[in-house]
Parts: sequence; structure tokens; C-alpha cells
Amino acid sequence: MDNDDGFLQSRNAARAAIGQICSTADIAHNLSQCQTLVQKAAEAGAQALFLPEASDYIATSAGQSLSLVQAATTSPFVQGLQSSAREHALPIHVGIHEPATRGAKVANTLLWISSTGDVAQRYQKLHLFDVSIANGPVLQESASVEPGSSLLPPFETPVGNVGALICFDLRFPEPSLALRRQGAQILTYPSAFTVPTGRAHWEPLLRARAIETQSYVVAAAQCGRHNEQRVSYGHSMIIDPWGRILAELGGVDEDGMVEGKGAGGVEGASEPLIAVAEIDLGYLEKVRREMPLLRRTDVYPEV
Ligand SMILES: O=C(O)CNC(=O)[C@H](CS)NC(=O)CCC(=O)C(=O)O
Repeated sequence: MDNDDGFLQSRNAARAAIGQICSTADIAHNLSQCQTLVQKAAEAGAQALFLPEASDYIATSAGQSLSLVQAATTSPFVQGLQSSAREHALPIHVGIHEPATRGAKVANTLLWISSTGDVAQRYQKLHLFDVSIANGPVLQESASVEPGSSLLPPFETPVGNVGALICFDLRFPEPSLALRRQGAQILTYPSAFTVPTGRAHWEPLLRARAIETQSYVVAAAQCGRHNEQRVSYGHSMIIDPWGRILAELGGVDEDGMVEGKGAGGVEGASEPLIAVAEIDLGYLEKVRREMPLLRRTDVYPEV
């Protein structure tokens, strides 16, 4: 494939799939949506499937979230995905909830389920989304969620070395730079962005992270109305190390209606979707080689 900058991409690029769903408090239904996506990703020839934050459930309250949480070792949601991964020999990157280490809270985590169905990696979201925006979202993630306390070192996958972050972590450049320095080639941001903040910041932040770390960015997102109080923006995307959007799925407005359809439009995200893109590590090396981003750590501290 010839890029518009004239570079011949290598033939052995790996294919990544992103999945977009609308999770609710119905865990069995969410699992079946995700399993549909595993099937679709396998049919599309993907070597890994990336699913959104909180794919297991989106609750209506902190109390409901606490009542729904299960340990990954006994969770039917995780076990269902493990068996799908095994069945299709397809690794799955998925955001879920797990019991917190301490106290009556949950952990917002990311699991890497290998092609043999094993939970091989885990990252716990560092930054929690506590906001109160006039005429915008009011959310207090820390009411029910315990923040993580470490970065997960980048890990090898069939599509490249993955540096995992989650949703609101996207607003902080430091962890992405730290993961890049530790060898990440792909930064992941499984998300459930709100519509107003998504419209304002989602794409520019994702592209900035790709450009400043010269890495692929894989951002699978929730899309549509989860319940009376929550709607997610959608626009899952895969971005290359030059900042180009290689694949993108659709989004919804504040009412959960598919964008651009006007009043009386269609309810969004009724069907789980995937998109795929080639991850070409030869191209990544070329971008990094042609424009070295050498830090002036004699002037400012290294992250
Ligand atoms: O609630 C769950 O179960 C899953 N977690 C989420 O949806 C989280 C916390 S409320 N959402 C975000 O971090 C959105 C960030 C965002 O929208 C922004 O940074 O603008």
C-alpha cells in the first residue's frame, strides 16, 4: 500500500480491530455484544481486538456499580471473553470493573486476554473523572472507584508493544510519554467519553498523543445511551504515528441520537461495530527516524 507521503508500507503489517458498543447494567447482554465483535474481528482477519472501557457494564449509580462488580477469576463476563479469545485464537484488550484492593470500591481496569484465553496483563486507571461542568457532565468517578498506583510497562502483542491507559488518562501527556520511553509502539485509550467533552477534546487529544509520542493510538469507545443519565460520544478510532486517522466509527449527540440525522433521528449504537486498520511498525520506525524528538532534559525534567 502506498501512503500519501510516498512511503511503501511493509507487507507484513498486523491488523488491529476496534470495537464499539453501548454497555448497560445488563452484563449478559454486554457480553453477547462483545462476543459478536470478537467474531467480526476474527472474520476481518484482525490479530487483536480492542474493546472500550467498562465493557462489562455501565451502572446508573455508584451503589449499582458496587453491586455488579465481580472478581475477574469468577466473572462470567471475563470468562465468556476468555472462551471467545480461545475459540478464535484472538487476543482481546478490554476495560472492565474489578473489586478494589481496599474498601468498598471498584477498580477501573484494562485486561489483556491472550489468544489462549489467559488474563496476561492488567492496568488500573490512574486518573479519575471528577468533574462538575456547568450545563455539562457532573460525574464523580472517585465516589465508587479506587485509583491505580502504577503504570503497566508496555507489553508485547501480535500488533506491537502496547502501552495501556484508560479514558480520562488521555488528558495527561506524562504517562503516554513515560510509556513511549519504556518502549510502547501503540498507546491504547479504551474510553467512555461524555458527548460535550468528546466533541470538544476527543480527536485533538488522541491525535496529539499519537503525534507527540510517534506511536499508533488505538481508542475503542462506548457509544450511545447507557441509561437515563449517561450517553457516550463514540468515535472510536485508530491513529497512526503521523497523526492520521486510519479508521473511525460513528458517534451520537447528547440525546444518544446518531449524529447528523437531525430531530427525530435514530437512536445510536443499536448495533455493535468494528473497524480495522493496519499497524505497520516499519512505518512507525520511519516516522521516529526521520524526525527524532530529542528531549532537552538539561533544561526540563525527563518524564
Ligand atoms: O463509569 C464507568 O463505569 C466507566 N467509567 C467511565 O465512564 C469514566 C468515568 S465516569 N469516564 C471517563 O473517564 C470519561 C472522561 C471524559 O469524558 C473526559 O475526559 O472528557
